[in-house]
Parts: sequence; C-alpha cells; structure tokens
Amino acid sequence: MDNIDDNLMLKELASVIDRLENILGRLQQQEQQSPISISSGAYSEPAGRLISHWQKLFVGQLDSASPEPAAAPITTRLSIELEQQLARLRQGRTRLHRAQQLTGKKLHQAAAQLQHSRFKPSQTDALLKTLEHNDEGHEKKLWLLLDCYQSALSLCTEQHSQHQAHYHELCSRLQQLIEEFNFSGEVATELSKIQHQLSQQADATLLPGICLRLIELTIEGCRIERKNSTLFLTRLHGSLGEMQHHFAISLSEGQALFDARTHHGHHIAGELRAIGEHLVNQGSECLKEKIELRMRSISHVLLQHERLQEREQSLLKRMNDMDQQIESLKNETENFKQQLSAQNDKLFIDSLTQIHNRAGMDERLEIEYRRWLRYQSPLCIALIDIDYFKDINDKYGHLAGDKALRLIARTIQQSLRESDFVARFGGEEFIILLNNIDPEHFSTPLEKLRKQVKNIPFRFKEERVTITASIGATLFRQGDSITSALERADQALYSAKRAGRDQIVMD
Ligand SMILES: Nc1nc2c(ncn2[C@@H]2O[C@H](COP(=O)(O)OP(=O)(O)OP(=O)(O)O)[C@@H](O)[C@H]2O)c(=O)[nH]1
Repeated sequence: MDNIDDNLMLKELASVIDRLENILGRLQQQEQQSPISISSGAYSEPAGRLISHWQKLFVGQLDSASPEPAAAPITTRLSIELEQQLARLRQGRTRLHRAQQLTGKKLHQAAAQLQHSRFKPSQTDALLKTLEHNDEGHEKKLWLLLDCYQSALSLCTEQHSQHQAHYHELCSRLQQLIEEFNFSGEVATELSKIQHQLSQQADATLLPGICLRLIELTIEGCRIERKNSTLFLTRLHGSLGEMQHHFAISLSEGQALFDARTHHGHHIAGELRAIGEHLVNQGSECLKEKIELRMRSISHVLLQHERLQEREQSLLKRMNDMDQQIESLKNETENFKQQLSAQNDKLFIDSLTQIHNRAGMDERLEIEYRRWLRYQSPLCIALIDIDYFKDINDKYGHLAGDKALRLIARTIQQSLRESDFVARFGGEEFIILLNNIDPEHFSTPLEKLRKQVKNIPFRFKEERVTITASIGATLFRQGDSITSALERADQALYSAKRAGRDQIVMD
C-alpha cells in the first residue's frame, strides 16, 4: 500500500515539475512575441516580476556545484534549478522506497536472532525495538546494516586466526555502505566521522556499536529527507499562489488595454465614415485628392491596429489558458502536500495501537524537555509495562495479545489529559509524559491509570482475564538529561516488577 502511495506521489511530483518547466518555457516564448511588451531589457514587467520571484525562491537552494547562474538566460537557470529540486526529491524518495523491495520479515528474523545474542551491547534492545516498530525500517540499507551488526557481534567471539580477515572485510563493507549514503547536514558529518574511525585501526569490539550508530543515522537521515520534501512543497505551493496572482494582474491589464484599443478603433472608423460622407458633397478636386490620400493613410494605420488587436487577443487567450493551468497545478501540489504530510504522520504512529510510536515519542520528549528547561514546570515521565504478557500470548495466541495491546493503549490514552502524551515504547511497554503536574500528587493520575488497565474486562476463549501493569515514574530534576530521567524511570519500573508487579514505584 505504501509502495503504491509513494509511486503515485513520485509521478505526481514529476508531473508538477514538468508542468512548471512548460510554463516557464511558454513564459519565455510569450515574452518574445508579446506586442504589449514594455520592457527595456529581456522581459516585460509581469514576466520579470514572476521570474525574480522564482529566482528568490530557488537561488538560495542552488548547489555550490551548479553551473554559474549569471551566465545562463534566466529561464534556463530556473529550469536547471527546478531539475535540481526534482532530482533531490527523487533521490530521497528512491532511498526510502528501495526498502519496499525487501520484506520486513528479514529484518524481524535478524532482530529476533540478535535478541538472543549474549554479546549485544546494552543499547541493542532499545534500538531493536525501534526497528521493529519503525515504518521506515523497511530500508534495504537498514537490514544490510543489521546484517553487519550480526557479523560484528560474532566477530567478537571469533578465534584469532580468522578474526583479522573478517574484521577487514566487515570494515570495508561498512565503508562501502556509508559511501552509498547521500545524506547532508549533521547526519553526513556524523557519517564521515564514522568513516574516519573505520579507516583507523579500530578495535573489533567497537564495531557492533558503530553498526548501531549507523542504523540510527540512517533512520534519522530518512526522516530529515521527508521533512525537507514537505518543506519544499509548501514553498512551491506558496509560490504558485503568488504566480497566479501576478497572472491575474497581467490578465486584467491586458484586458483593459484591449478594451481601450477597441474603443479607439471604433472611433477612427467613425471619423473615416464621416470624412467619406463629407467628400461626396465636396466639389473641389484638389481637396478630394488630399483627403483621399489621408484616408488611405488612416486605413493603413487602422489595418495595422487590427493586426495588433488580433495578436493581443491571442496573447490574452494564452494567458487565460496559463492561468487555468496554474490553478490546476496549485491543486495538484496541495494534494501532494497533504499526502506527504499524512505519510509523515504515519511515521510517528504505531501501526498496531494507533498511538504514537517511539519516533513520535523522541520528538515530543525533546520538545517537553526543552520546555521544562525553560519554564521549570514539573514534568513527569512514566514507563508502563504489562505484567506477564508473554503468558497471554502463550495461552491465548498472538492475535489475542495484539487485541489486548490495542485496548490497553486506548485505555491509557483515555485516562490522560489532552496535554499529556502517550506512546508505545516497544513491545508491551508504554511511555507517558505528564506536564504541569502537581509534584506532590503526581501518583494520582498514575494510580487511576493502573486501576483502569486492571479493570479492562478482557475475555479470551470464554475466560475472564485480568491484565495488570507495573509503572515506574519520576519527575525531571535539576541537572537531568532526557537519558538520565529515562534511566531513573526504567529503574523504578524494574523495582515495581521486583516488588511483585501491579504497582507504581516513584523515584
Ligand atoms: N501479541 C503481541 N505480543 C507482543 C508484542 N510485542 C511484544 N510482545 C510480547 O510481549 C512479551 C513480553 O514478554 P516479557 O518481556 O518476557 O515480559 P512479560 O511476560 O510481560 O513479563 P514481565 O514484564 O516480567 O511482567 C513477549 O512474549 C513478546 O513476544 C506485540 O506487538 N504483540
């Protein structure tokens, strides 16, 4: 389904850019033919305004490698810039889609295998959970990296004889993968640091960590690219709106000019008729001759004027067509923008429970943390883990487990205030953020939530089942980072489990 959506979007984007190029081409052509041109240079005023607008929009985005802009005609430059935009978007999209050729199953298999490895570093669990529940996780690169990660882990246990050869092979595979990335900004900087690290004689035990970091960077890079695509389309849409506005002004100017000329034409024709009638009654041959001469000259002017009028009329028609074309283009980009934004939202939503996923949580946690740093209004972070969930799966099947997770997610969401936040942290674990909470009573909403989960009337295989949850919570404190607060909540959750489950521990 995603695949189809994305392909449609790519096609749409290509057609949008094609049509923009077409319009620019016509603008230039029209400019050369325009009989009402008031330009002293190459462009009439409306066209000049449009072009300078487009220039403003795109010049800031030119690559340093672009051809020298001042040397080329302006419309050619605009076309080049548009092509660059299209190429960039295509690249981003291709990277995101390449994944669809591979099944997520492989990723899950590799993740399951890794879950049981004795040598995985401590952050593996969290990252694997992210991958498992990440919609972007269907990236070919991601699973290649996961593959490398597995190799790196086995390398740590290998005998010395084979070790060296495998180590070098893995390093060069990683180098090659990094080469193929085309990210920019901070992600690119991080990647080149890793490349440098790999080129040095690194310790083999560092390789699993490097692989994990590469996976994180890949996900981050894809996310940033998606954001940039949306931004570009927003700007494109805005500029189309302005373009249309300028066309509307040009159209009404052209129409006014056309009306005035028609009026003049009628006037001159009336004058000519009057002179003709006058002549019939005149006796003087000499006067007759002179007036006939003038009449011929006026007729000639009139003829020219009519030709001018025809050209002007066809210009008006062309501008009218273009106006309609721009209007439909504007609608297309608006549609495309909406699709992209819906897709972006999907990236942050957990497909099973329809609440935020871990990526959504990361974003929100960052915002809440910065708000807390600034205003110091109490912020509580709590981890909720379902007790003995494995038993539910084992006894009633995975589908029953999924159903339970959906219901629990909804119950947690409904139990919270609008301003609070809930996400699926992974597996049968949820995370909530309660802002502006009374620090003396922050257990009250958590207690209410625990009871509500316990009271969900589950019924599997005709059997009434009670599911409970353990909660570990903490308030952000002076000097806290996101990680330190999360670790404290995790420790508190661990204590709640150890103390017998179905309870809240606050640190
Ligand atoms: N049905 C279903 N089960 C899941 C999903 N994600 C994780 N699980 C299961 O959740 C279970 C978690 O088991 P454990 O980590 O052993 O924890 P537990 O059985 O809940 O026990 P405690 O947490 O110690 O109380 C595993 O069986 C996972 O397969 C999911 O999306 N759907």
